[in-house]
Amino acid sequence: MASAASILDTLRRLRAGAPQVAPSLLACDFGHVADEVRRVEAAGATVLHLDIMDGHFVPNLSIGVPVVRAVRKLTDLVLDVHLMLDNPAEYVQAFREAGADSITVHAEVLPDARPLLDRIRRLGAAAGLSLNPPTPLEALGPAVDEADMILVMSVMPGFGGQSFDPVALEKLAALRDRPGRGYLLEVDGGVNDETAGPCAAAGADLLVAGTAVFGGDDYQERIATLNAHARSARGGA
Ligand SMILES: O=C(CO)[C@@H](O)[C@H](O)COP(=O)(O)O
Ligand SMILES: [Fe+2]
Repeated sequence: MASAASILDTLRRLRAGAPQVAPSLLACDFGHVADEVRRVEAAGATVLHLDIMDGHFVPNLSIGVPVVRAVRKLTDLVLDVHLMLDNPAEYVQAFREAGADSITVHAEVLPDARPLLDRIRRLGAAAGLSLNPPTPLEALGPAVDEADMILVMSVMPGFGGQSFDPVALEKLAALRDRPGRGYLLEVDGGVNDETAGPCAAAGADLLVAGTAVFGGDDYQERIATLNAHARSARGGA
């Protein structure tokens, strides 16, 4: 399992480098998970996003600790675990022990996220804080300065394949422009060939994409195309 120092170093390199896509496993063929993980790794991904849903915080269920543990055994990709749970504090240790490199929790269920972010970091993972489209940035509170990553949702969480909500772009730009910010910026939901560029231009370093990657036949082409949109919108090649 990667150490806290190496995970934070990876995040620093991601932030310093060009924006890039993190495939979301939610959209994969779960009949062939191992193949799907190997295919996106071979296709050039460095981060794999894993969506954990509890049927309470979001109206859907997905995968849990055993699947994260199984994926960890298959790959050295950075495992970016997005907890859509009412009670994330009860599960962060189990997900870290299963091999999560970063663990993101939602501001909507945490009036003060600082203690949980601190605990995630002491467990050796990077600590992320997320907010849903209707949730204002103010809901992050002082925890915004304690997070290693801020995950801006661009759909209501619970399902893949939804349309991108442009409210995320305003939030990304405001978070990007906060003086002295220490976090990596991530966007999640409805990222595709049209929206990847605007997200990167607004400051997203990591662009979660489920349908736009796993919905294609050629994952290498999908990841390269999304990365190219993001990089050219940021002014790169
Ligand atoms: O957290 C979530 C959904 O709740 C996401 O990570 C989705 O998995 C993104 O899927 P697409 O919108 O890219 O299909
Ligand atoms: Fe997600």
